Amino acid sequence: MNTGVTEPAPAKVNLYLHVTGCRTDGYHTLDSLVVFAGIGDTVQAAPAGTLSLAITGPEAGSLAAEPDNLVLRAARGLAAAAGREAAATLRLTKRLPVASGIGGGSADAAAALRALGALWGTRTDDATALALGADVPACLACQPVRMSGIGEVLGPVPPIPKLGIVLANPRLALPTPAVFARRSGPFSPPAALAPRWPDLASFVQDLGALRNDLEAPAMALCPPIAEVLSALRALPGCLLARMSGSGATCFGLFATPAAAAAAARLLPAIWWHWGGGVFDAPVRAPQA
Ligand SMILES: C[C@@](CO)(OP(=O)(O)O)[C@H](O)COP(=O)(O)OP(=O)(O)OC[C@H]1O[C@@H](n2ccc(N)nc2=O)[C@H](O)[C@@H]1O
Ligand SMILES: Nc1ncnc2c1ncn2[C@@H]1O[C@H](COP(=O)(O)OP(=O)(O)O)[C@@H](O)[C@H]1O
Repeated sequence: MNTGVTEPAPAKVNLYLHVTGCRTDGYHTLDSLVVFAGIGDTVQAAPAGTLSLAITGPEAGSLAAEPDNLVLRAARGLAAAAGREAAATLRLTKRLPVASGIGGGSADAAAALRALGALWGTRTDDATALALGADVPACLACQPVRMSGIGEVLGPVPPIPKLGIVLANPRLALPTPAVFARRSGPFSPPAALAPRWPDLASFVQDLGALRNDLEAPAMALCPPIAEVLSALRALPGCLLARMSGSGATCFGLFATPAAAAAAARLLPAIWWHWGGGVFDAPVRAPQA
């Protein structure tokens, strides 16, 4: 019996995010260093005669298995590109808060593309991935990347020193379009990154000179982000704290995954939070 294919959908973290311009279609060009955390959703795909989606997990209540769920959109997009029927039983285990700047929906879509690619023997082309969201190409790669364009240009990054990450969200959903719409002022140049980081201190120093250009507009829409950042900065061993993506999730960097896990336990229980290491498990190639 074919029990299907399971793929991880780890949280995306934008360690810095510069908004470098705006295209005529309203999409913004970005420069961002993206890594993935050791926490995420899971997508499972099994053979079936029709397309269906069931959602479970601690954050399942924030999402309905509606036709516009990114997992179903990914299945339909991949099937259309391959000229085949979109038929599979999909299961999504939702652990990441929805609309929170850590790309949960994009990671789910990417995991569905990888899982269904393996199940159906089809290949995800770049246009199919990007049509699902600007973050989907990076989530499909699922490894540290430097993101530019609107998210579709992925470049290599030097090895990232071992570190720990804490993620914290005040449990307030923040829609990405509203944050971009609120942004104003001059655009930023792309970051000048070191060709390599000999240790975590030099990495953190480089990041410290950069920023997330969406932090101010996000904070204007969601003032508790300032509280989350202060709480992260006050945690023992926190080396740097910043917002990820369009928020409201913020991250703190720590010397080790164990230090991050211990620090996360000190955050208010009413916030969604997690501490650990970067995602380092293998994922399937998006090509079957
Ligand atoms: C900001 C980022 C940074 O990684 O992350 P999140 O906050 O979503 O996690 C991403 O660029 C988000 O990617 P994603 O969430 O896939 O965005 P999309 O669905 O394609 O776009 C949602 C809306 O955000 C705005 N948008 C998005 C991406 C981009 N490069 N420029 C934009 O202006 C547009 O208004 C667009 O209509
Ligand atoms: N599987 C999914 N997981 C999360 N959000 C989804 C999913 N499918 C559709 N969405 C919708 O996509 C939007 C963005 O969600 P998400 O990717 O979690 O945001 P962000 O990229 O800011 O973390 C939300 O409004 C949500 O309703």
